[in-house]
Amino acid sequence: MIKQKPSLEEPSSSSNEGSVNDSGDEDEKELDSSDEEIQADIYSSSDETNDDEDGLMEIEKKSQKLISKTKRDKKLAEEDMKLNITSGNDHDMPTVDEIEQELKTAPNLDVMNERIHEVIQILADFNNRRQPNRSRREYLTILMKNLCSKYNYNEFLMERFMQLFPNCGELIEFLDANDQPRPVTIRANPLKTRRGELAKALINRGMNVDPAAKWTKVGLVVYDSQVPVGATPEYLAGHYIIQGLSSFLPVMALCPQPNESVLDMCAAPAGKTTHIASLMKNTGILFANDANTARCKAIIGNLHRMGTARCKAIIGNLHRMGVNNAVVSNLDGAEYAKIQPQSFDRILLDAPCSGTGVIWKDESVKTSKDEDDIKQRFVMQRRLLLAAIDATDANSKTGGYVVYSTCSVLVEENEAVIQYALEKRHVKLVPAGLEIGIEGYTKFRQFRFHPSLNLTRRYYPHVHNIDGFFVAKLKKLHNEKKQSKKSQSNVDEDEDESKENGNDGTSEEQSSDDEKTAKAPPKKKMKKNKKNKTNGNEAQNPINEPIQTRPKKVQKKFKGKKSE
Ligand SMILES: C[S@@+](CC[C@H](N)C(=O)[O-])C[C@H]1O[C@@H](n2cnc3c(N)ncnc32)[C@H](O)[C@@H]1O
Repeated sequence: MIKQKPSLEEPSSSSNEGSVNDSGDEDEKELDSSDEEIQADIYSSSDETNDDEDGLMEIEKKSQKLISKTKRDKKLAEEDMKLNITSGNDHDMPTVDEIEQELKTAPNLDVMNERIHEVIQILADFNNRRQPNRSRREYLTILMKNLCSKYNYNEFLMERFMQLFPNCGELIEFLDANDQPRPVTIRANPLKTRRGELAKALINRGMNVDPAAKWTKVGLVVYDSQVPVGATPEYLAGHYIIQGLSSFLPVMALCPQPNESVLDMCAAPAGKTTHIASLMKNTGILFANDANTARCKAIIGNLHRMGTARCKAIIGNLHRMGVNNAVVSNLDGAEYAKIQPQSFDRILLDAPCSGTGVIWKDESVKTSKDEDDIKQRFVMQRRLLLAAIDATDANSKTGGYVVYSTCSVLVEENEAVIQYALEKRHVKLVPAGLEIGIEGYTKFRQFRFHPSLNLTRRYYPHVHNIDGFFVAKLKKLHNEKKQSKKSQSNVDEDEDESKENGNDGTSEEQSSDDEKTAKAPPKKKMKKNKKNKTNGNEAQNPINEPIQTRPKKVQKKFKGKKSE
């Protein structure tokens, strides 16, 4: 028999069951009889230690009742949820055309959000939740169009991101992160100070700073500041440079040594050059090159300030940072393969790219990219990477390394460029020596790269709270170039490569911040190449470029073969 609890202990008001509200007993009336039973029983004043005929103690029985009630509630909630979903599905989702019209005329954020949410739910349980006769592709198109409208992207880039992040939850996190600024970070310049001393000096000036991450000894994060971070006496004296944490990574991977000969092929405005100079302890010789004249000036500024010298920008920075082991040049980086072949211990190629990893800095990236633009980038990147390899000395006693980095998250500017170099030159990938990062792709959609591509590293704003970045470290194995079939038949290999590259000889390359660079070699006519034929999936996957569809011969060679 169930006894009513005396009113000693009222049920908590936050509880859904039997709470007595201010206006009377309405809630209690809503309890069904079994709830009332449990309610009464839970608060029963009977002796909790009494055993009954089932051999169960009173408290055990109450606990069993509670468990079965929880189960019942859960079941009811699930049924409710199903009802909601079904009712959500009951109304017809507009067609792609209707959505296009709607987004053109009166885009409404609430409607967009609701639709995005609904489509994601449907895609997650497609067989059960889709409307009959509607394909996954149709839902994906609806999702893509709504995401473009909500986040202000063009369809080209949104599709690429949807391919990169097939998990919708992650896609949204990535898109949200692209709209958020990254933390302000600075790099202490060991040529002029130590991080601890710098931190003290900056704290005294009213900056709130902390070590930036476990994996760097020179980075500080600036939480807030009463003074402009780029105008303190310490800044002007070159004790630090304002630099995103992602920019530390390629230089850490390069790991330049004192007394080496190092080339920073695309240096402006020399953020990374000044870091390299500090690791070389201002010894050896550091070439800081950039094809863009104005940016070269920035390098010089940074080099001087940090104790190193993008021509004017490069020179400015080199001065400020106290760099005095540097030579600044203003060339198409590929020229180095001709003027200084096989001569550097290490080369950093921080390549001009689409900037799809740093959208928070430049929103125009959201709408300015298309197939052609990306193709121009990777043609340039491949050309520069081969040149960097050719300018590196495989016989260097201390090095023989090339580090390739971009602030792009697109596969064709990253893994595909490395794959191309693996096929064209005697190089192998080596670990980048970086503590953080996600392995590069060895497979992406229908594409297959060399297994060692897992040694490359990817960085994402929503995962690492740093700019989207890619880093790969190559070791040169021989100074001789690989013999291609054509070169064996006496065709000049450089010419051969530029054709295979789809090298349209872009005479002016735009860097991600849209500054013009110096002229690249004259345009060569692109030969129609049978290998370049696509397989009909191209429309779906714009990265279906010739370089990624490895010739069968190469695929065979890589099969079961350990990286050299
Ligand atoms: C990603 S930015 C380099 C950033 C620089 N490493 C830093 O950390 O400060 C790429 C640079 O490549 C330069 N560039 C573009 N095409 C080039 C080429 N053919 N040769 C050399 N530099 C080039 C651009 O002017 C731009 O400054």
